[in-house]
Amino acid sequence: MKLQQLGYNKEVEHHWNKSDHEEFILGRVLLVHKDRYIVGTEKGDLSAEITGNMRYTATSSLDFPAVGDWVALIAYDAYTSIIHKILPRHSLITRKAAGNAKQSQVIGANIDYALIVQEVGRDFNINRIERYLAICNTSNIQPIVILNKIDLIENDALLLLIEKVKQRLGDIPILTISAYKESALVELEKIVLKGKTYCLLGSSGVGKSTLVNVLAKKERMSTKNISSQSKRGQHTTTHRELITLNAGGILIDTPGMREIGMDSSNGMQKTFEKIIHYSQFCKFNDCSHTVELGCAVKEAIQKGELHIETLENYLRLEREKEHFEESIAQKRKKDKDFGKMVKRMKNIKKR
Ligand SMILES: Nc1nc2c(ncn2[C@@H]2O[C@H](COP(=O)(O)OP(=O)(O)OP(=O)(O)O)[C@@H](O)[C@H]2O)c(=O)[nH]1
Ligand SMILES: [Zn+2]
Repeated sequence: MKLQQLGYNKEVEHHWNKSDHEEFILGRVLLVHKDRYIVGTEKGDLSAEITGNMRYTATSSLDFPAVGDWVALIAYDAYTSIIHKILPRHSLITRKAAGNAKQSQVIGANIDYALIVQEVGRDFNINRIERYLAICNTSNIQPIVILNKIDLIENDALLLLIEKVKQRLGDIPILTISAYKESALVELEKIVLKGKTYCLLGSSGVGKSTLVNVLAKKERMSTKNISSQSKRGQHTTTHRELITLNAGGILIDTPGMREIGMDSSNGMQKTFEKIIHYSQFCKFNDCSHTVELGCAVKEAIQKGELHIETLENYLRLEREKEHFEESIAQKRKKDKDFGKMVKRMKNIKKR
């Protein structure tokens, strides 16, 4: 396989040339399975592990390779390769590990575009799109909204929905589609650029798997089962989580991607920048924009400069964040494992 098919580009080339790589070869992580990595290289797909040094110096999950990472490795044979280095990432999508606010779980690396999938049927929900936009903003990923299942509604109703999305979220690219229609692949391929890496975000049932199958056609089924050939004699069926598409793009589809939610506040700031802007002019510094007098945010809503739904969604996400942080605090209290605690504190200090 040519590295270009895996998304090799000028930026990766730059990082690669800068690194001292005499004995190494370059590859992209296709799948992570516990401490084994399947890495796509010009020599084919290799089963790899990381160096002991990498394992012992790691202070968080960010220090381990993730699906989509470019890595420098030494290939001894198809089943014995060692990853020595992770090349700098240009984007990273993470979520909080349950029960530990400081620990992030890496979901995917070097993703260019997120396809935010929503269905136009009963489950249509602009707040959710806004939430995924926040994730894109935090992660340095470009958003594209896909409104799926347009076979379920009339054209007039669809136009209305599109208008609503644009009013709320501004000028973001929107593709309307029905995964059931013959034309779905052609429509999707219009937004898939050669060499660019994509992921799908969206809640359960919006049609992500159906769209992946349309995009990947049979490719996904025909990937050979690498782990069954490995020396360890595993027979679990694995499939790649990084798939190359006929259209020339690359799709990252990991189970973790499907469980993603709110992660960080930076993304919220960009998405809700209007609210942040107006709140500077609130009478009280700690204004909650709900009941206070002299609230500039509420004024802006009255003047029609801000949507009430945006404020409601903002407040809801803030509450969720608070709740999340609270439950973490409770867990900490209960945490009697002193050793673990000390280690965690050390990790935090190092940053
Ligand atoms: N009417 C209609 N149904 C669709 C369309 N695309 C997908 N579906 C159906 O919607 C249901 C959910 O689709 P999935 O692809 O499993 O949804 P998903 O987002 O992958 O869901 P999770 O796997 O739970 O994350 C299935 O019954 C699909 O057949 C569409 O364009 N139109
Ligand atoms: Zn206010």
